[in-house]
Amino acid sequence: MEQRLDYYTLIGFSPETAAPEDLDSLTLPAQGTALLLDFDGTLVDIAETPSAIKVGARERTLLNDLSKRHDNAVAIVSGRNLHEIDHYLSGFTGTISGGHGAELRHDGEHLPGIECDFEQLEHIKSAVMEFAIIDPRVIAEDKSFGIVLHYRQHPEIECKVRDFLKSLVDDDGDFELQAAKMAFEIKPKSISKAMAIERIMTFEPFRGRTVIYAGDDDTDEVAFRFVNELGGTSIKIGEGPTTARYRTASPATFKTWLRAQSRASGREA
Ligand SMILES: O=P(O)(O)OC[C@H]1O[C@H](O[C@H]2O[C@H](CO)[C@@H](O)[C@H](O)[C@H]2O)[C@H](O)[C@@H](O)[C@@H]1O
Repeated sequence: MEQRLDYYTLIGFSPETAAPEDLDSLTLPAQGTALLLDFDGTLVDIAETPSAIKVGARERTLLNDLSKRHDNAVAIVSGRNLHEIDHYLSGFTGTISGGHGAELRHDGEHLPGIECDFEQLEHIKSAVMEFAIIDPRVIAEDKSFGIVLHYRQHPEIECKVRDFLKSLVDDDGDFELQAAKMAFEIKPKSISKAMAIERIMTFEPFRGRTVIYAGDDDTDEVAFRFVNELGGTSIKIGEGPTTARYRTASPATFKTWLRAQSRASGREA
């Protein structure tokens, strides 16, 4: 029991948090709302490797239709590099935050990335790349503002990967360890998806709207808490403890719900 509470505390879940309601009970108004969406595990299914995801024309069409429905107040908030999201969602011209808030494209313009200790980051990256050569059971993902080790193919090495990455960051430095789905990442402490949302919501046409945020991972919990505090709507995709107010089973059920909202309002998505 104590171990469960420790885990919940770690991801920011409090036992007093109400269980999320079924997403099908929620109606999404187009007027006055901004739709901010995570990518992996929310818009697309989780795949065996980062590059094995399937993104089709249907996802791109859905996003463009949603943008029309919400008067362009639609954004992607991803842990991936911005240029990757841009590649997978080519044709989507809306706002994209990449690298957990480190990068931002808005109104067709790439805004300057965050400041961090790039020298230290390069040291960390070299050590991580060396680890991935010595132990090829992991997949290293080099990011503009961090680095990930994926262990999906070998779950048995989770502790080894975590302990190694943990040894590269310290309490006083600029970087920290973040757990994701079958992966650990080193990222700047100064960024989070909550920060990304806060920044996006200062821009037109997002400003003044009620934020709706959907995500699937522990890295989205900080965003759910922030959105809840703002009085917005948080949606968890998939299983697991969460502070989100609503839940749906999978990216497929989430996209079905999004399309149904558009049909109900007469604006197809
Ligand atoms: O914030 P997101 O858009 O959800 O991105 C989170 C991470 O997604 C990717 O990793 C995850 O998805 C992979 C493909 O489905 C999967 O193989 C991996 O196990 C997951 O952790 C991406 O590679 C990361 O950079 C993102 O931070």
